[in-house]
Amino acid sequence: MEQIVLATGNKGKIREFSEAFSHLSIDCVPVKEVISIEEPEETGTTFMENALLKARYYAKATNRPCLADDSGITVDALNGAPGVYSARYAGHHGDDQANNEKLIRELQGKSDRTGHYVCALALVHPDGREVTAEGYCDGLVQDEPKGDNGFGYDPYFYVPEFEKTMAELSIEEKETISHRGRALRELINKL
Ligand SMILES: O=P(O)(O)OP(=O)(O)OP(=O)(O)OC[C@H]1O[C@@H](n2cnc3c(O)ncnc32)[C@H](O)[C@@H]1O
Ligand SMILES: [Mg+2]
Repeated sequence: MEQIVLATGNKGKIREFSEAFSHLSIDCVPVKEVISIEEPEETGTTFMENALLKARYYAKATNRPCLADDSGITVDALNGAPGVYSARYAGHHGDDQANNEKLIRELQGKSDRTGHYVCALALVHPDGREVTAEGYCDGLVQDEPKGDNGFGYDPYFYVPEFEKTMAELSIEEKETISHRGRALRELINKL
């Protein structure tokens, strides 16, 4: 396949996709290096709706195959929140620190810390072909942050399998078990 455009403005996602694609010898480029346009509004009510909406928007604008990722964390004790609102949970889009503070605040006094990372991927070609995949990763939301790797909710997301937070894992380790790594492997299998 020709080059894939990474239809995301999130630096953490770009890092992870670039790393994963480099091992697969697939050439990718962040959309901001291809075209300068406004980000689309994420009006979907599911991760997949938003992933498709972003990929279609950028595929139309660039006329190239675009891969979009809509992801977030759903927490059982919060009835699935923050869910599709993960990026703007505390009100201001992309403020990781405020989002994490709100999450910990909402979980105060709750014993069930089960959370799930979700990643919906949509690869949309300019001719209209669409390939989608989803991946999940289960963990526990802990009160104290640990680790400097990853991004977003990672310092608070404890992965029992590794007995570490997601932010304590290397980018390669994270890819083996993360929602994004799993979704990406499923997507590649479908190509
Ligand atoms: O829409 P794009 O441009 O891709 O970038 P975004 O940052 O707005 O991305 P989303 O709309 O998909 O929102 C994802 C939110 O979920 C969080 N998130 C997603 N994947 C994550 C991961 O692997 N580790 C930690 N947090 C993650 C992330 O920090 C955001 O707050
Ligand atoms: Mg977004």
